[in-house]
Amino acid sequence: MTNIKKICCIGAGYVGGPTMSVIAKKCPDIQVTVVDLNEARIAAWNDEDVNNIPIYEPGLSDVVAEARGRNLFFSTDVEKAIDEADMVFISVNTPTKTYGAGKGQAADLKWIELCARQIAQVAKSDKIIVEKSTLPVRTAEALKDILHNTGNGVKFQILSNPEFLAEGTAMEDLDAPDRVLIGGDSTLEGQEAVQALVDVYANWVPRERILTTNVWSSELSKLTANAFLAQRVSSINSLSELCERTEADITEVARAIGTDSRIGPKFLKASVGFGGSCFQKDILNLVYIARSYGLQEVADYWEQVIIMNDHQKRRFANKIIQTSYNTVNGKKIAFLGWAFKKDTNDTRESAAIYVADHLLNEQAQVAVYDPKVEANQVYGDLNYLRTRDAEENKAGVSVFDDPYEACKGAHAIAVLTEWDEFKDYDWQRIYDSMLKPANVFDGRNLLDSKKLRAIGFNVKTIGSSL
Ligand SMILES: NC(=O)c1ccc[n+]([C@@H]2O[C@H](COP(=O)([O-])OP(=O)(O)OC[C@H]3O[C@@H](n4cnc5c(N)ncnc54)[C@H](O)[C@@H]3O)[C@@H](O)[C@H]2O)c1
Ligand SMILES: O=c1ccn([C@@H]2O[C@H](COP(=O)(O)OP(=O)(O)O[C@H]3O[C@H](CO)[C@@H](O)[C@H](O)[C@H]3O)[C@@H](O)[C@H]2O)c(=O)[nH]1
Repeated sequence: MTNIKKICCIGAGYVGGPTMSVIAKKCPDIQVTVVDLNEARIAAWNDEDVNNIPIYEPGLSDVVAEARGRNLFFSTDVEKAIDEADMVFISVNTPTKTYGAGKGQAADLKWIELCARQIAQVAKSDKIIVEKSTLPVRTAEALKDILHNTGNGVKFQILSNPEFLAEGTAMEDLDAPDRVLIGGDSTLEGQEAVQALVDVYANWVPRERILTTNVWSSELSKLTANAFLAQRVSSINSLSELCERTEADITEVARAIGTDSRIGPKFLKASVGFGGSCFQKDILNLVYIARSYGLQEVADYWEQVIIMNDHQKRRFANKIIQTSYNTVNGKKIAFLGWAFKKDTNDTRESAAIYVADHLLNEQAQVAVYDPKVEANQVYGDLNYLRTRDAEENKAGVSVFDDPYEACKGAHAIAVLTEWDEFKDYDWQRIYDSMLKPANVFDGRNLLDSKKLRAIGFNVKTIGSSL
């Protein structure tokens, strides 16, 4: 049986960094090296001041402080780490393709393939390769093809071990996962590899929570889990629009249906729309895979989750415009929040980006405050859309490090992220500093709207006609 002594993880991002930190913490006998091509990112992981690590995630810096230099290392020397490891996790990005066949839907696997080729080139001893990145079903077949054709006699076993952590709660999720999923081949060697990875997790995860399947089920379960979760958000958001027309209240409806044990209370929070690097990308990928097998109805079914989410973001922006007497031209609209959810500095696919883009098309002046997102990230996100040039984005958007300054002189405030601190602001002070009527568009149903209305605000929430 393989006893894992050294792990290498390729990709020091939102998944590689936290997952490997937790493995290092829980398995002090295993040496874990996280490698990345991005020198700045590795330098930040190695920063003496642990508060400067590149990812904000509650609890992460403590774990890094404990394990770094002991059995957790961050490096740009990819080849050395691969060469020395018994087990190599691939945790690189798999974004939606922006070119060629499958553009806008399929996952771009070029970084995965590069990893496989590099491993094939460097490895001198047998290794277990673990797919940690989210991948289309049957990707392991391509990896096998590359790895098994080196002709140098080195043997590889490929496992699928998708990650289910959610940002903002990554450390809790890793510490006590609902389940760990490991897919491997049914051959003897395949099952030995599965057991080796089970043994790593068994250092802290109860055995009954470690599920083993074949590789394809494991790969597809990851896309399926995200599709189901995102579908719940789109389902509740679709009904939020109906609530706004019928005097039903989406929070009450969610509570009423969530008490049915078959439905359950989680993931029923109506919002300005889901964001994050995973949901949209993974559903588009599922849609693409279904279409590539000729399963039109299956593809159309899941595509609707994305269509509804796009609608929800646009609808929120349109509500701001309509309430502002149908024009936001030259008006200051303050954004509280830019991250795609609270407790993370990640802004990928954040609803805020799309709402801002829509308002900028109407020539609004957008003023952004987010406790964890820097100005260059905000501009970078907007520039990436290529709706207008960087100069125009700069002219239309200002980024503040004080929320009261962001709101001063604004016609309206839009809450885009559910940061807890927004609830505790001095809302009377904000009201006094704004133009009247002072509108608040709460895209997260976060604030105490009764209190705000008593101050004099005009408050619009998601899924209520008030
Ligand atoms: N972000 C999440 O919450 C989350 C959760 C579960 C699964 N996933 C999946 O995990 C994967 C990684 O996501 P992420 O959010 O960590 O991405 P990320 O972009 O934050 O990190 C990926 C890192 O891989 C590095 N990289 C790319 N190619 C490389 C190569 N050939 N050699 C060395 N380094 C290389 C990049 O420089 C980058 O730093 C994706 O497939 C994603 O779908 C993400
Ligand atoms: O009731 C809800 C729940 C979530 N959201 C939004 O949905 C998005 C995604 O939230 P969440 O799923 O909590 O964060 P992610 O980090 O994107 O995590 C998802 O995507 C990861 C990457 O694949 C998976 O590992 C996780 O299991 C899966 O929850 C965010 O914009 C949330 O604000 C809502 O609007 N309403």
